[in-house]
Amino acid sequence: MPDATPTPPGPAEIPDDASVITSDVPGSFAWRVMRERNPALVRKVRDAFPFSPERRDRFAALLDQLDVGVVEPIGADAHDHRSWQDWGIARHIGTSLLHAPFLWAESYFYRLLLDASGYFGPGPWRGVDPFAPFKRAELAGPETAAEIRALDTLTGLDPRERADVLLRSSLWGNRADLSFQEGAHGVDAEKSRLVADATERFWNLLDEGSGGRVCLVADNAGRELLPDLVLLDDLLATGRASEVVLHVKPHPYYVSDATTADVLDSLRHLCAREGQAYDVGTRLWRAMEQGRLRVRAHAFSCAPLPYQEMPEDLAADFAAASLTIMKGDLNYRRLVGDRYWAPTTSFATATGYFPGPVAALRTLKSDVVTGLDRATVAALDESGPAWRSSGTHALVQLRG
Ligand SMILES: O=P(O)(O)OC[C@@]1(O)O[C@H](CO)[C@@H](O)[C@@H]1O
Repeated sequence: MPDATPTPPGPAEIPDDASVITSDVPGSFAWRVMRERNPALVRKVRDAFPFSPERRDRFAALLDQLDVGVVEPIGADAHDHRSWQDWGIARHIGTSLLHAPFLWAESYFYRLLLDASGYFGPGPWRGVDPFAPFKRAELAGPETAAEIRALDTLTGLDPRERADVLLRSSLWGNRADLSFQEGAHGVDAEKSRLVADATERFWNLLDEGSGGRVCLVADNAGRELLPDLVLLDDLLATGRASEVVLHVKPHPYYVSDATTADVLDSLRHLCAREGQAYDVGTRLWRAMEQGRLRVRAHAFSCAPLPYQEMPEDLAADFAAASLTIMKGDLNYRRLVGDRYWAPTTSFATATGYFPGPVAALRTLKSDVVTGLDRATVAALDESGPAWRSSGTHALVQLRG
């Protein structure tokens, strides 16, 4: 049999006209997610629970739908029927999922997966996080334990050094295989993998705006959320923020995205340890009781749209912050727009609509990137297309 595996597009084939990314180019990153990663995820979730025959039929139907790849309506009696109307489902019904914007199609997929698992239904599976087994395994894993122990090694660092380590831990936590353990030395060691680095301006902005509100729009639970929480604790403890707002997802999403339940699991996890982890956990627990750490789970956090289309109440929340920190790849795609930007497109221009200072802390896991200089792009392209989506590179960007 001939090898039917399509070749991913190389840099020269990636369009440069900032067109919206769709999943209909065989071999592209988006195509592989929709055609390979998502069906595999359906099977993984199906096999992670003793679902009943009826539920298993729902997963089989979902696999068929993904194979045919057509957008179907969301029932008029569904709790989120209205939301999906507002989020433009009418435009896509009856058309191929692969032709819809990748961002839109992926969100729609997660909504279908949750529905198949019974998460939204009236039955016994209602509210059962279908990704919980994977999240729990990560939180209880040896890497997480090592990360947490490594917190105790930071006590000797001077405050700015410590702050840099915490920022990097939160950044690389997005890749979930590097974190506090990098220590002060790791900060230099990974500089070469940073394709843009606004760390200096990040701290300057927070130092100038001392005492304000900082929003952190979380990405993954577990090994990303833990360093995010430690960073928020440090912002409160150093007075760089008087109040922090942690935006999480209102329901399970993109497998490991953090929900309120995950925040509570992480806090309990920290409070059950010793040393620095216990101190951080108990301080944050108190901060939540005092309203200095607030958790928000806005419906738009699971919307299939870029932040440019966010509702007014969410925009008002970000507008009131001295800084909003966007974590991770998906938030980056939503922040700048899920388009084939020329990588040299200005980050400030792409985020010009955002209602306040905004920073992106993200490892590169998709085709979207802005704000790079020409020399950096040339050097990266030399190495092949993988730098855009393999998670080996990261960025810290800021529009102040
Ligand atoms: O937001 P995260 O966790 O950093 O990344 C989410 C992600 O894995 O999901 C998408 C593919 O499904 C990609 O955009 C991205 O790589």
